[in-house]
Amino acid sequence: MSYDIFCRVVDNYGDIGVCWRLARQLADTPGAGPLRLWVDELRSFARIEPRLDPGLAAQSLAGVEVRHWAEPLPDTEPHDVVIEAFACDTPASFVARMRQHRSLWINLEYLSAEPWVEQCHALPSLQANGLRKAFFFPGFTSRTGGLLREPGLLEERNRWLAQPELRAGLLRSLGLPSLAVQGLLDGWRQVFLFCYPEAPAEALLRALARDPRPSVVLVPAGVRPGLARHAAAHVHVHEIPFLAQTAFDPLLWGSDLNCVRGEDSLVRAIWAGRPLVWQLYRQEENAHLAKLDAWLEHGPVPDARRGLLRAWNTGTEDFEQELEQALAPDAWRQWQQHAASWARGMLALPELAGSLAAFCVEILQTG
Ligand SMILES: Cc1cn([C@H]2C[C@H](O)[C@@H](COP(=O)(O)OP(=O)(O)O[C@H]3O[C@@H](C)[C@H](O)[C@@H](O)[C@H]3O)O2)c(=O)[nH]c1=O
Repeated sequence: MSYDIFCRVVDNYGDIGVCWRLARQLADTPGAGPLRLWVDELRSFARIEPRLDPGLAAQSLAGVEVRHWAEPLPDTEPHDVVIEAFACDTPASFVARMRQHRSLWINLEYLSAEPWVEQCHALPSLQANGLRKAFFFPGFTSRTGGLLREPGLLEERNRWLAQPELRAGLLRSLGLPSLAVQGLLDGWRQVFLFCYPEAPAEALLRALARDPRPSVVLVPAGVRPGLARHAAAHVHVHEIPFLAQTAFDPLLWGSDLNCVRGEDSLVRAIWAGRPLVWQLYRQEENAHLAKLDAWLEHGPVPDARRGLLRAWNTGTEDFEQELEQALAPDAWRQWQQHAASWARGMLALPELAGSLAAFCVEILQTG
């Protein structure tokens, strides 16, 4: 089964982040044929994939043919399955050719924990032009498409965690001063901070400053410029380089607290199995807060930490007090255990790339 994936970079790195991860994984699926990924903006893509040359119209990487999506598209024969990520509007000329090829058209949606997702997942979307089209939803229950997870990911994480020299090497490669590296290896708290500008990050630093355990906050370049000015005696803030997506996971595996955002970094933080604070992409009429509540219903954090997650997403100063309570030794241990066991539970979900491939095979075989 061969694939085309269309990805429009709307904002940030999540659209291409999800598509690039999915593309690599589908290309690795047993029985997969050629896979072509069309992306309209290659510069953001190059930020998470430094091997990519943003000046090229076509290139091959990790078993994927990457094409710059610039219209008009060259006359190209569509593949068996055409995945339109996040309703990005497949070009009309390509859709016309899909009819000749009888391609299956998949609308891959954003990740949400809201209950309606189960009802809409895998529904056909009737097309006047006769093409077969269906919705495919990632999600947090077995009646959705599940979450992306590479084969052997958790084993790889555990092997990495069992070799502290790998963590030391990573920390040094991020340009941290040796004092901070040594402190972290000796048990200081490592906090990864990947958030939107509205997050109450200064409140996070104030809460950390009141905790007796020193901490190091790692902030990817460009995410929170100037935050280091708010560092305190035993709260160190370091801007770190933006890493390749393929090198991103160990940053989360080695952190005690992962503050993540959007879609793809959330899923990576889930597989890290550590306490995580999720900031959702802001939507009109606070729709993102309803999404947060729906996610909290799945129990990713202890009940006592729900207020902390809400405060992070509403940008309120309550976050400081919420985090201070969470860092108290018993509460912290409880959160750590909860995070690890919730992540283990998530392993029972469908793996998104595999479930998508199986779904397509089923439709194509039944004609
Ligand atoms: C910090 C960092 C991130 N990344 C990757 C991980 C992810 O694939 C990607 C970040 O994507 P996200 O975590 O989803 O967060 P984001 O905020 O960048 O993307 C968002 O974009 C909006 C348009 C969507 O509506 C949101 O749902 C969300 O996807 O960047 C690296 O590869 N290296 C890094 O150093």
